[in-house]
Amino acid sequence: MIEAVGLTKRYGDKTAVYNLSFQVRPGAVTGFLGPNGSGKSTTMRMILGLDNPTAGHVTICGHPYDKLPNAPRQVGALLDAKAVHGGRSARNHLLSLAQLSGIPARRVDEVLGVVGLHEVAGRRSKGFSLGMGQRLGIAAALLGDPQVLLFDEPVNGLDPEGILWVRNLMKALAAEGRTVFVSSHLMSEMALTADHLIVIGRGQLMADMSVRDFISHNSADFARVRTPDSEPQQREKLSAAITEAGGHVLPEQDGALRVTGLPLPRISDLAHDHDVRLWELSPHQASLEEAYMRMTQGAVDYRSTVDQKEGLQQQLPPGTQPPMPVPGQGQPGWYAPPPPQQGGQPFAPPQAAPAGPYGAPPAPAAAPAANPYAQPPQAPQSAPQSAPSAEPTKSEDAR
Ligand SMILES: Nc1ncnc2c1ncn2[C@@H]1O[C@H](COP(=O)(O)OP(=O)(O)OP(=O)(O)O)[C@@H](O)[C@H]1O
Repeated sequence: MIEAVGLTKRYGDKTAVYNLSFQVRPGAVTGFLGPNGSGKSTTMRMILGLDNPTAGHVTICGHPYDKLPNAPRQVGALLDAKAVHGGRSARNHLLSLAQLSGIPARRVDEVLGVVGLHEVAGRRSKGFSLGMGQRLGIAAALLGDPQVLLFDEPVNGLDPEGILWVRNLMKALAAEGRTVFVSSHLMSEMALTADHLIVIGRGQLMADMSVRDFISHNSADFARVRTPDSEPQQREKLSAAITEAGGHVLPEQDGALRVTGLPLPRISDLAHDHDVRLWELSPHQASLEEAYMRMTQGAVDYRSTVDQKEGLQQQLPPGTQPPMPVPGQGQPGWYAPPPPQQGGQPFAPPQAAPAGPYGAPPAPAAAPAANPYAQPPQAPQSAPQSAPSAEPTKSEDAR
């Protein structure tokens, strides 16, 4: 188990991590998420004793890393795959790590086989591709057969086979009762790999909960409704009826409608009352990506904008229409619908940068509700408005 208590790290006047407390438990894959620059790598470095906290502390199995007996056999980590001596072969790199940690040399060939590098084990690592370097870093993490593993962006540069392999590796390590802590920006991958999430923004804890709870706390369930493709007037008629009945409608890329605010039977009844045939009516949960975007929108330091291509706009060919806007695509500021209990507009624009101890101006002391890092309640949610369905609600990541 990894335990951080009040962990804080300042670099000069820059606070990279602030008052972070969490536990990473064995037997599960814990995803570590946060926008660029939010402090994930800094936290991992403090866990591994590579950086000293300015305040607070972090332990692995009850000890700070530098007091951990036989640390390289208990903890394996991939932090920066490029941090290898490029002139050494992959095998020699791993052999030198093994010798330093009292690990038998035969283990080197084992891990080279596990990561699929046995055929290039004699090649200098400076000639390795990004993905080969990642595989070598994962081999180094596995070398001591450790109970605690940390991976910072392990799938960076891996091909699809490699991504699938890492996913299954993480799950298998956790299933063996190990502690697996993995940072990633790939939400679809995290949704498939992680059981639990720790989310930080500007160095502070934003969420510490299961993936399922994270999605339901940060987005509303919705219905996908599809009318016959060849009869757009049916789609329009149903959209109007749903809106009039208090639902919210957004078009999806494939022509379906995404509806929030009305239970499925009500949508079905509306379609029947308005003589609209349905090709699909299915319950859905927002994707982890959508829920994550909603939660972290106020904690993003580096935000992309639409390329205006000033003076470079190409004329569309005659008769061509610009593409129809689609929820979440090419629309900065679009986020998943909020969970029902939060009320308000279903598609709120991004908030201003949150007030806090650094970055934006401090929040007034008497306004605790303004704390953007307040953790959502851990208690189970009340049932969403959508009616129970024979099929369990599907996450968009699973589609
Ligand atoms: N050695 C350092 N000196 C000064 N500032 C640093 C140092 N290391 C990190 N920082 C700053 O601390 C903040 C957190 O950086 P960190 O690398 O931990 O973020 P991250 O969440 O891992 O980001 P990313 O997702 O982009 O990898 C950033 O503002 C970064 O510039």
